[in-house]
Amino acid sequence: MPHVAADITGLVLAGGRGSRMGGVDKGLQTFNGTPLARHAVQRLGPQVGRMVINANRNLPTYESFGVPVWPDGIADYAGPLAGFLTGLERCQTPWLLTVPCDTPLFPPDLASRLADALAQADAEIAMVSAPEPQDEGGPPVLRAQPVFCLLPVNLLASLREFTVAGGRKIDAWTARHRTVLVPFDREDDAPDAFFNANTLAELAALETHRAK
Ligand SMILES: Nc1nc2c(ncn2[C@@H]2O[C@H](COP(=O)(O)OP(=O)(O)OP(=O)(O)O)[C@@H](O)[C@H]2O)c(=O)[nH]1
Ligand SMILES: [Mg+2]
Repeated sequence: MPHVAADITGLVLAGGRGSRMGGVDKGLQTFNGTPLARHAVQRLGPQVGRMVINANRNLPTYESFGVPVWPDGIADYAGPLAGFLTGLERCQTPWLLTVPCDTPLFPPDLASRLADALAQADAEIAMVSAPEPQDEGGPPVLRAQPVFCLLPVNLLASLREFTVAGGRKIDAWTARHRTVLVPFDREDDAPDAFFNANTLAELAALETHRAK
């Protein structure tokens, strides 16, 4: 398990196509006036030893946020697992913590809670589980959020093998390892901490929701 924040590299996943936003670069869309990826860097930065952004377009713009930018090693937008792979290949700390660029309100104690749960469960991977509103209404239900993962670099060979064979689903890969799901549903947890924006309308709604 990570012993100190310095053992962890925080990686912002911003390498997607943003198709549901009309193909724009999601990480550069603004939330309360700040580009989403910069938001994530600011939120995760204090929790970890170093930060990087994983992006595939507009690299100079991402570089202007003051952290290294690593594009996917696999071509053609292979999905978030391509970002995990790049992170594990290039990071110089024993641990990697991934967050997506489109969930600007994730908790300020994300890293420490994942690390604590990992140690307690003696697991290899810690993954967030967060309340999600149900489409049909009713009370929110806990769901795994696979893009929020704390993982050790010694899983690189395993992930490489999985992706070379064509594997693309995060949870299909993490199922090969001892994975602890870490619930973020305490009374003092913000219920919207893991709300994400897939469309520009959802992003605007998230801003106004929080402004209330
Ligand atoms: N590195 C990398 N990250 C990706 C890739 N595809 C998605 N992601 C990231 O994974 C996270 C969740 O993905 P989505 O919410 O589906 O984002 P997206 O793929 O850009 O958007 P859609 O095209 O609308 O699905 C986001 O942070 C994306 O940036 C990819 O091919 N490479
Ligand atoms: Mg996608």
